[in-house]
Amino acid sequence: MDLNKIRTDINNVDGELLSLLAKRRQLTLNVARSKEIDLKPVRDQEREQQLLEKLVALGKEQGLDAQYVVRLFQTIIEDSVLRQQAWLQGQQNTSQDLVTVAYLGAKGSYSYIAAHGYFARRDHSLVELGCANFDDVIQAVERGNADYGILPIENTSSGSINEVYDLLQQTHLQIVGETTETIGHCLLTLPGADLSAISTIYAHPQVISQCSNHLRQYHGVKLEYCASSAHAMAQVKDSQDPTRAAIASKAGGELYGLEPRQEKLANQAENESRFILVSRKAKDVPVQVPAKTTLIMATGQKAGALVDALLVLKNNGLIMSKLTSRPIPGNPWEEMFYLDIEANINSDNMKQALAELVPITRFIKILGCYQSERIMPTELE
Ligand SMILES: C=C(O[C@@H]1C=C(C(=O)O)C=C[C@H]1O)C(=O)O
Repeated sequence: MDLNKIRTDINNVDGELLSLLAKRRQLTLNVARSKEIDLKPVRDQEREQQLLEKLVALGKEQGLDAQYVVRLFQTIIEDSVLRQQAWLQGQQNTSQDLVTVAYLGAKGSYSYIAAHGYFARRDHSLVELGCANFDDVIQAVERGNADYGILPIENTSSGSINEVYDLLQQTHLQIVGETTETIGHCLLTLPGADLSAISTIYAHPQVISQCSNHLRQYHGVKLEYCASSAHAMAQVKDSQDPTRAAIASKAGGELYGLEPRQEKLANQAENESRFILVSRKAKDVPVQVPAKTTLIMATGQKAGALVDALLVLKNNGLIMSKLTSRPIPGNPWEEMFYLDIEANINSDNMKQALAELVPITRFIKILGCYQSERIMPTELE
């Protein structure tokens, strides 16, 4: 048995797998073209169900277990659905090849990785504009220095990112997209550093809050808050001090020559962040694509006013996937409500609901309508 020879054979098989995946992706884009013409929804879960059943049976014949086959194809189908949606949206809106994206931090920050994930599905070339804080991200887009800004809005471990919600109250920018990224926090050090000698850990405050359970075990270790995860990694790299560590992603660590020493540090095993994309101009969401509309409203302090507003949604058959509230600057004790509604702003029931909401709210503003990128995998029945 020649190990090198076997590995070469494996490499060849992996190469073939990749070519087949690329070929499959191309075919699914042809499906999107046909859906563009007959206005069929992108997602067809009945077809996915049939596909999975067939593949599980085929896999069984070749000794591949059902769970493995299902997991693999859920990932492949997710990519195919997101690509088709992105393609259709690109068809409906004039899209440029080169886009500038403002994000928090520098190369390797979580926002940087999310921006690359989002635009990888859209065949755009990216010009990156790293910013010092969330406000600068918004301003870069408002002033026209960037086409898009990417901002984290909520996280499965730490909840809503209030600072971003508050900025959305003030800006005229529109939310034009969303993307969810798995946030795998790692403890990163210089290569070979002695873990027991770590005296300072650098991280963004959001990251510290998401890893609070893990961080409790470090007694006598100083926590230094940083403006972004990229700054945290730069602190370790630039100092070349082996007693310093950063919490950031594995992919980010690679860009800074840092080694992951401990992984999965977040409080929730499934640590995910949802990011939104903001732009100066709203974008149309094609009818074939699941859409989300985000709006903010203030109802005034009348008893039952929020209930009345929510009843409007219910009576129009609208599903609300998120409701959150934030104080209104200058209006103590009054709250601004943020609602995510599973509907296209151009749909009849959304238009009707808005018409009914305007007279019963003190203030209402659409923050944006965008394609919903959360793909719930089809399970084998
Ligand atoms: C490719 C299609 O679009 C979607 C993606 C599928 C896939 O990747 O196999 C299957 C069904 C649809 O949810 C299709 O409709 O055939």
